[in-house]
Amino acid sequence: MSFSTQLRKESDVIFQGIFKHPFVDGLGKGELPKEALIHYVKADFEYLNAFINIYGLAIAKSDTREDMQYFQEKIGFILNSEIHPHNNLCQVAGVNYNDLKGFPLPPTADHYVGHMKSTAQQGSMGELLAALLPCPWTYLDIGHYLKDSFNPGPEHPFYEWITFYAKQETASVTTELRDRLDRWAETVGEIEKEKAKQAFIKSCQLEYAFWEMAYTQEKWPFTMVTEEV
Ligand SMILES: Cc1ncc(CN)c(N)n1
Repeated sequence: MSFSTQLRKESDVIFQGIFKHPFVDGLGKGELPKEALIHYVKADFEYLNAFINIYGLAIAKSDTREDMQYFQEKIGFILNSEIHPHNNLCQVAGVNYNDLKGFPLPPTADHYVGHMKSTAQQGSMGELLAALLPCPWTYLDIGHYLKDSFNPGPEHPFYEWITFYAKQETASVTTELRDRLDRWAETVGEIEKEKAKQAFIKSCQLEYAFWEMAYTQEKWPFTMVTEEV
């Protein structure tokens, strides 16, 4: 069994929890509070900006042109393609996408970004790949799960979101990251693999927590207002 297959198997309980989370279930049923959608998009826009920064750190860590090109292309996927699912949620919420950009990350999203950034800075390439992998992989599986469970047609409010993540493009991002991680795993020992496994599991946990953050509209304990000078 490949290393990534083993990771997916061991974290299946988290994947199943994500499929059943009320936000994800609401995407399938086509029913979600407008406020939760807005909270999600505000946080996710900044999360994806941070993800681009982390791909930049991955390029800095890369030894080969092939790796550099791979990470560069994945930045393009976020910049040019992942705006479509956000636009879908904004349309349903009846808000302008531009009005949801530039907000501070809520605590859970901040924690998730911090985990990926510190792994990128201090960990091995394998740990970094493992920390990044749950991002495309959980969404790919959510896309398939919602497509199979709810069979949405074009009239479904979240049709664009669901079909985007169930598409080949998301599958390729996942498969390519998995292949890289599996090739790395063949060259290292058990201690290195264990560290990568822990990085992967923490990101899976934080994927679940991100949905919870959006659904409960998690905020920092105090709202700080900057005074005009
Ligand atoms: C938090 C999160 N995780 C994953 C994805 C899908 N790339 C996303 N947009 N946001």
